[in-house]
Amino acid sequence: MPMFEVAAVYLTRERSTPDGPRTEVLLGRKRTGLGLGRLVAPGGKLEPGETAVDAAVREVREEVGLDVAAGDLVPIAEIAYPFLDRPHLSQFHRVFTASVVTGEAAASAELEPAWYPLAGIPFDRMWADAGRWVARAIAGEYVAATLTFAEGDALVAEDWTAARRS
Ligand SMILES: COc1nc(N)nc2c1ncn2[C@H]1C[C@H](O)[C@@H](COP(=O)(O)OP(=O)(O)OP(=O)(O)O)O1
Repeated sequence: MPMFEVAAVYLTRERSTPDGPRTEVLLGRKRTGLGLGRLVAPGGKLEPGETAVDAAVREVREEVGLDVAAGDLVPIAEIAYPFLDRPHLSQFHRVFTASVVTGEAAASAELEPAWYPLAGIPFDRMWADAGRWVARAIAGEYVAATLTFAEGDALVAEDWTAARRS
C-alpha cells in the first residue's frame, strides 16, 4: 500500500511544581484536516526533497512557533498506518522527541498547543493508538509498529514487531 511520509515531534520540558519536578509534553489540538479536534504532536507530511529531520524542524516552527535544532531531535518510533477504508490516507511516520527548544509555544492555523504532564497525557483526546506507545517511546523505548485503521478511525490491527509499508 503506497504511504506518504510524515514527521512528528513530541517536545518535552522539565517543570518544578509544588509536588516536585515533572516532565511535560507539548501536544496541540488539531484545527484542520484529518484528526480534527484531536490532540496530536506537531508534525506533518514531508515536502519534496526533505528528510524527516528537515520536516520535523519545519513543522515544529510552522505549527507551534518553536525552534528546535536538527541535532537535538532523537528518533523514538517508526510507525506505518494503513487505512483500510481510505488507502490514500495511509502514512508512514518517523517520530522524534526533543527537550531543547527555544521560545514560547504559539497557536497556528493547524494547532492549538498546550503542555501536558507526561504522567497524565489525555490519551482519550488523541488517536486510538497513542495510549499504546507514546509514553514508553518518549521514555526511551524505540517503537516500530504497523497500526491499521479502518472505518470510523477505528484501530483494528496492531503489529508491534515492524513498520511495514506493504
Ligand atoms: C493515524 O493515526 C495517528 N496516530 C497518531 N498517534 N498520531 C497521528 C496519526 N495520524 C496523524 N497523527 C499525527 C502526526 C502528526 O504529529 C499530526 C499531523 O499529522 P497529519 O498527517 O494529519 O498531518 P497534516 O497536518 O495533514 O500535514 P501537513 O502539516 O503536511 O498538512 O498528527
